[in-house]
Amino acid sequence: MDTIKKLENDKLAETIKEMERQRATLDLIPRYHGKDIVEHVLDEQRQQQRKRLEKAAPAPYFGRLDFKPESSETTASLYIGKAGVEGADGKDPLVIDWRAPIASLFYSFTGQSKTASYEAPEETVTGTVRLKRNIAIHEQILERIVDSYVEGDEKSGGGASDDFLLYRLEESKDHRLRDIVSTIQSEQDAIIRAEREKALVIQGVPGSGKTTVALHRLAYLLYHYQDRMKPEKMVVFAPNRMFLDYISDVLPELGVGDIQQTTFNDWALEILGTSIKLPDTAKVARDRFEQDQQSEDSSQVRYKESIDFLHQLEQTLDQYESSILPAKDLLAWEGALLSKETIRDWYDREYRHYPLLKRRERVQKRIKRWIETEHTSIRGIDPRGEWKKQANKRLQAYMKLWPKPTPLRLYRQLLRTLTNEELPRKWQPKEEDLAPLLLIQRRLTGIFPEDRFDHIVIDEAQDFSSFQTALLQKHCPLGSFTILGDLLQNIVPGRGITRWEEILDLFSEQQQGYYQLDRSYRSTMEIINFANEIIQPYRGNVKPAEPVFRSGSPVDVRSTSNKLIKHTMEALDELKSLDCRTIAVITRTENDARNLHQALLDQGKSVHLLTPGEATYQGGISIIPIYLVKGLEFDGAILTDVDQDRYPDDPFHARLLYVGCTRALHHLKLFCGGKPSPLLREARVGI
Ligand SMILES: Nc1ncnc2c1ncn2[C@@H]1O[C@H](COP(=O)(O)OP(=O)(O)OP(=O)(O)O)[C@@H](O)[C@H]1O
Repeated sequence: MDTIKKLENDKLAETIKEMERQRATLDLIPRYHGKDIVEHVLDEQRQQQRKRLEKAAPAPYFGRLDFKPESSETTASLYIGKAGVEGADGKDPLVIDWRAPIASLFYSFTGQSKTASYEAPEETVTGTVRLKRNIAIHEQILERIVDSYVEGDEKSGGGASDDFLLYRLEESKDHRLRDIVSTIQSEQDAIIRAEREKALVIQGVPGSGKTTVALHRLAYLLYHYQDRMKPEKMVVFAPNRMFLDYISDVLPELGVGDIQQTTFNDWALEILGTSIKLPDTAKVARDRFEQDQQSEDSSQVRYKESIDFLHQLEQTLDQYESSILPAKDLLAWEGALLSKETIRDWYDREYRHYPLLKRRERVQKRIKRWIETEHTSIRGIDPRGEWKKQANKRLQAYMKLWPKPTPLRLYRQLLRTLTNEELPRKWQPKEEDLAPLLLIQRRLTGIFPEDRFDHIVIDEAQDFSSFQTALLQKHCPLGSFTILGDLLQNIVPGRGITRWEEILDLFSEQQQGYYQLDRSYRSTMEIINFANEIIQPYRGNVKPAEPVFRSGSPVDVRSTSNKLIKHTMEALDELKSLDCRTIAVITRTENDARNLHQALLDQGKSVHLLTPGEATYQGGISIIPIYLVKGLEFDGAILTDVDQDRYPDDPFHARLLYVGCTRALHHLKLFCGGKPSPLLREARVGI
């Protein structure tokens, strides 16, 4: 091993030296501020190169793959890193970008067969892998070498790379999601490298890396289709702003900037403009997640979110569009009559492809032009243009019969036809109304180029409706999607989807790609097994999460009677002493979170309260209601009041508790104040 370490250290020193040389050469060239476009492009390329070198400097690569292609006699040692680094004077690259075709071998080769192949731009290259090595470098120091495959060594391969993965998973995390380029697993790699024309739907257990994989896929697509996809034309839809903050480091770490990251509501409201406001987020969350009786009429909401409603709305809009034209001739002056048939012909045929408001505008302009032309032949009789003025007034009167609708007004009108729903005068749209409103807006004004996307990621898609997805489809001409979620984590009562077919069926068969991720990388075996028990009766067709073989402390379930604060203080101290850097105290309601937060502050603890509408996640100790933790993770998690009345045995509460428990990476504690929740099944409750 010492010789290997020495060789790798030499290689690292050589790589760093060459990178520094390249950096110094670039630094000698001054920035270009002139007007020559070619010079500008070159200057920009040098800037990018500088950035890449700077980014790669602390850890230039993380893996090595020795590969002998069938067509060659020599074995190449390929070093794979987050960013590619060119070799000196046109020699082979020093470091290969993880997204390059050949680098796929590093992820897909598991040692189970002797040969391996990858898709080069023009052909499939087959060959033999001789070595696959993980190399951990920190601040230019080589920290660890793990060979996950050595040709001829019987013990290696077939999962040996787990050693390195475990080493990574055991680390305490800071408060942001990180990239996983050094340990992407083969099932994840297949998703990351899927063709761009596909609409991928990924059902994955908690902690299977769905969010992470989707972000890596964006980085891959941008690398692979550099000339055809632009970061500013890609978008990630996530459930809330706090979650967006939590994932906001991954793309910059992967060297990708400018990708839009938003929630569906924020995006829709921005397009719809200021006239539309949603009810207060915190109140909606409380009504939705904290009441035993749902205040919303969920069958009505379900209908509004369904693809049936979308089709009906489109049909009604078609009818509206064909009936809106005033059935009237326009008499400009005696002898100059524009028949309603001619106007309809313009409207129906010539301007058919325009959005409704544009169509209206075109028809109006066309009539105006007709008046002008007609007037040229009578200019002698009407030298002062009085008749023309009169005709234009008649045109104005005609246009008044053809009102310009707003999305809101039209929605109101259509709802009356479709659902017999008579909206009150001061009606405020709710979340489920946004997608229909946008659909109407789209019919009125069309989709502006800036609202079109090259690729769309929908995270936590189990909470998305098929209506929303179908609407987004219209914004993505290529149909390039990554849609990810977990049916068992649908915690919005009466909302979202229950089968992935609801989304998949929106796409053609060639477009559809369905993947399942069953391995959970986040939590220890103990935590995953515990969570699996909770959800067991309600799992339907979804497979149980398979933990990575990583054992930790047993899940600690205990009764706190009326000493919640004391127990929480003790647990926080214990978790701190176990090196937990991020800890969540997860309560059932917002009010519980507020009370506990205040009590802990009074005890001198430094804790953050996270409530609905919060836009940032700071790490440390967070006190948070359970319905906000989706997507997040913490080294240690404490769930309070896991009692019979707070978490009865029904699908909604089982999913809620399942989500809560699977947030913990290393340590999970559940506190029962009264009679333990039946969802805890056979778990032993300590005191
Ligand atoms: N291949 C991997 N190597 C190292 N860590 C990984 C890998 N895959 C996932 N992880 C880690 O597992 C954790 C969970 O990842 P992520 O949040 O993307 O999962 P998820 O499927 O979106 O989870 P959830 O459904 O619970 O939101 C993260 O800490 C991530 O870094």
